[in-house]
Order: sequence, then structure tokens, then C-alpha cells
Amino acid sequence: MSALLQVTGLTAHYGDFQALFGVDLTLDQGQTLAIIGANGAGKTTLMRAITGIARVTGGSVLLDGQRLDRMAAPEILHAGVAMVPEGRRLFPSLTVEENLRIGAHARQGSGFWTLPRIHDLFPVLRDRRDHPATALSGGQQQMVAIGRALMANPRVLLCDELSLGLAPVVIREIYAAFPAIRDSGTAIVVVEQDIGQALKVATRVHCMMEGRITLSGAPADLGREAIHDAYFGVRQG
Ligand SMILES: Nc1ncnc2c1ncn2[C@@H]1O[C@H](COP(=O)(O)OP(=O)(O)OP(=O)(O)O)[C@@H](O)[C@H]1O
Repeated sequence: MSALLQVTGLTAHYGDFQALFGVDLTLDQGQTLAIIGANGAGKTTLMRAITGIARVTGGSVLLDGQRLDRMAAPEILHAGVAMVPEGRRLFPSLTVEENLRIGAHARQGSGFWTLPRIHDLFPVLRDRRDHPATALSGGQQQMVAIGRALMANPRVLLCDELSLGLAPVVIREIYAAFPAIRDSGTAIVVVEQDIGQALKVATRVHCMMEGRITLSGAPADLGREAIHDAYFGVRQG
């Protein structure tokens, strides 16, 4: 059986600067993949390359066999890959519900994720539906950003640094929604700086350093030392 998302030999550049060096990864339906790594490792660039925002200069990205790396960002979203960007990027002048409905513009046909289902996933968004999105707490805004991406009914949901700046209790609340998202048939890729959190939610973990994947495996098979080496490149202590 071929993978849902297959990334092969992906390279990406910002001008002359090469940020990704031949990245390979596969994601199957029902999987949650975590990408971990220090600042500047290339995690965000990888998400941006998959979604057509960063310039792909080599390799390929296939969704169910369909070539994405030659498409523009809006086409990739239509094809079924949606991203929750770092910093959420909500529309500040719109309400919570308007932000969610904007996500639906990218959907193709019918699908599991509807406004009532987003409200069931994050009930606070039902209560706050008429509030300006920016009046919500950071965690609630993150829920809107996830809901907006889900409204496109993606086959793959890419989440960049969901936990950034949020309290542990809020992070737990957000990650508690993951099983329901996976059960809906949407596979997930999370970029996470919190290694513990990544190991908890992921079926597979990839560690990145300097634009390359330096370690991959199931959380249970990855030792602390191996992760440390792959993350920092050197063993300390
Ligand atoms: N717009 C840009 N122009 C030029 N270089 C960039 C740009 N964005 C990122 N880079 C560089 O590409 C490399 C990878 O950055 P990237 O943001 O993908 O890393 P990251 O692992 O997501 O780190 P962080 O957690 O800090 O976001 C870094 O060296 C960074 O300085």
C-alpha cells in the first residue's frame, strides 16, 4: 500500500541559502508524525515546502500518488493538505465563526468537518462564536486556527509549534483533540520543540538538524540519548 503523504529527497532554498537537504518522510492514514529539532533546524521550512509556501528546489511531495510539489499553495490546500501556521495568523477583524468559515472556502465537496463538529471538538468556540478572534486567549486562538484548517477537510493536517507560548494545561487540552482528528481520517504532522509532548502524541518521530532528518522511529524505539544526539548533534555531559 502506498503512503498517504510521501516526501522524497526534498530540498528547499531561500535565495542562495539551502534550508533543506534531501528530506524523506512518509505518513500513512491514521498516523501522527512529530518533527522535532532545535531552532533553525528546518522544521518550519519543511512544512512550508510541503504546502507550497517555501521554494522547493528538488525532490518530490506526493499525496496519494498526486504530485504536489509542482502546485501553487492554494491548489495544495484544495488537494488536501492544510496547515496551522506558527503564530496562528487569525484574521483579527473577524469573529471566531467567520475565521472558521473562511477555512471552508478551500474544501472540496462534502466531508467530515463542519462547523458543528468543530464546536464539538472545541466547545468553547461555540460559546465564543461571535467574539472577535483576537479577544480570545492564546489557547482558544490556537483552537480557532486548528478548526479553520480542519474546515477545509484536509487529508493531512500540518501543525507548526502548537504549544508555543501556551501553559502546559492548555497544551494538554489542545492535544486532547488529536485522537478525534485522527479518527476522522485526517493524518497529522506536528512540529514540536517540546520533545516529551512529541513523544506522547506521535506514532513516529523525526528529528531534524541543519536541514536534514537525523533520526526517525517510533517513540518506544527511540532512546533519550539518541534523541539528544540527533537534536543537538553532540552528546553533552
Ligand atoms: N524567510 C527566510 N529567509 C532566509 N532564511 C530563512 C527564512 N526562513 C528561515 N530561514 C533559515 O532557514 C533555516 C531553517 O529555518 P526554519 O524556520 O525552517 O527552522 P525551524 O526548525 O522551524 O526553527 P524555529 O523553531 O526557530 O522556527 C534557518 O537557518 C533560518 O535562518
